Amino acid sequence: MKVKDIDWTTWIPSEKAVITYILDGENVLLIHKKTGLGAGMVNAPGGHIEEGETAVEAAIRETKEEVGLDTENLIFSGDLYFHFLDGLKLRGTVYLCRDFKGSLIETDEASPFWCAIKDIPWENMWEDDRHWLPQALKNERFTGYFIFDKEKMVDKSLVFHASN
Ligand SMILES: Nc1nc2c([nH]c(=O)n2[C@H]2C[C@H](O)[C@@H](COP(=O)(O)OP(=O)(O)OP(=O)(O)O)O2)c(=O)[nH]1
Repeated sequence: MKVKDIDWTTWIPSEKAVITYILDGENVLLIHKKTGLGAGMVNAPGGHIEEGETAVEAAIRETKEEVGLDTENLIFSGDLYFHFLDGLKLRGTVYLCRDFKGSLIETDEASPFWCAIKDIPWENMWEDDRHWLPQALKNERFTGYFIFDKEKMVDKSLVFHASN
């Protein structure tokens, strides 16, 4: 199956998630994810949007829960649409944040670490990330469509939008 085989105008996500990349100079906060989808991989703080919550509220809550930091002034970065062959339809909203307070903690869900942007461990991350995260970290906005077979990306389509 290819991205172009799906009518994305009528595609409705079965799950909605958020991911936040916290930036401090040339470093980005990543996590070793311990539980859930993508356990064992490197990602950024995030998780599901709960009933009655906005995406930004979910992003702030998940970052606090997973790594203990309080985030403010989240910047919308892009939308990710993941169609998994087993039936999962996941929409991810990506944020950047340069405004945070508090101390990093390790939790049951995540072990956080600061990573130089030039040293991001792509081989331990979701396969699509290398195709949009470098641009996202340079403030380019994007929309991405992906087909996944379990953890294997089988097709992708990405559009980058003019940044401000
Ligand atoms: N960077 C990146 N993140 C992804 C990809 N696919 C994918 O599900 N994610 C994110 C979205 C979510 O933040 C997280 C999956 O969330 P999850 O199902 O494990 O949920 P969770 O345990 O973190 O959160 P929750 O159930 O407590 O709400 O992984 C991907 O390809 N790239």
